[in-house]
Amino acid sequence: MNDQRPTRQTRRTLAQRKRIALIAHDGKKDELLKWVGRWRDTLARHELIGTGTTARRVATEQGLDVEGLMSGPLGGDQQIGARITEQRLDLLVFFWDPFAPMPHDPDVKALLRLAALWNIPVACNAASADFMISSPYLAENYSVDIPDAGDWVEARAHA
Ligand SMILES: O=C(CO)COP(=O)(O)O
Repeated sequence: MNDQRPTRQTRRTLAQRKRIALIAHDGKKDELLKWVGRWRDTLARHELIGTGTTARRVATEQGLDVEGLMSGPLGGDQQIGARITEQRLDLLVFFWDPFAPMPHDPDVKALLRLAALWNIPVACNAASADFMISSPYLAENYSVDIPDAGDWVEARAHA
């Protein structure tokens, strides 16, 4: 097993206005829409993005501004993952469906891996999303530890 992992951490700050991704699989979309409806006013104070279909439904059914990326099965999960890697995303609300295997399961797994790696708060269901969105940290600057990418490359370049 390759046990190589980042040895040095650095910090980044999640600003007061958070960039929040909203994603739901088809079997969980109604649940997410209901959750968004309950937190509509709070969510409106932040920057929202989502995978194509989810973003469209949140925008039309809840009247919120949401940047829509590609639909999940067409690469949207990977786009969200790229935002995380580029430190352009702060929170992930992803109601993935525990009952439905997806053709793009590898993309889903990749997205969750990057969220874990880059220390992004993730909510996978309504209860965890309630806790996350009602946290006092939501409206504050909040610092997180992240891997030191410069150190990682430096160490590997000289290995
Ligand atoms: O498949 C998804 C996440 O894996 C979500 O994609 P849509 O929002 O386009 O349905």
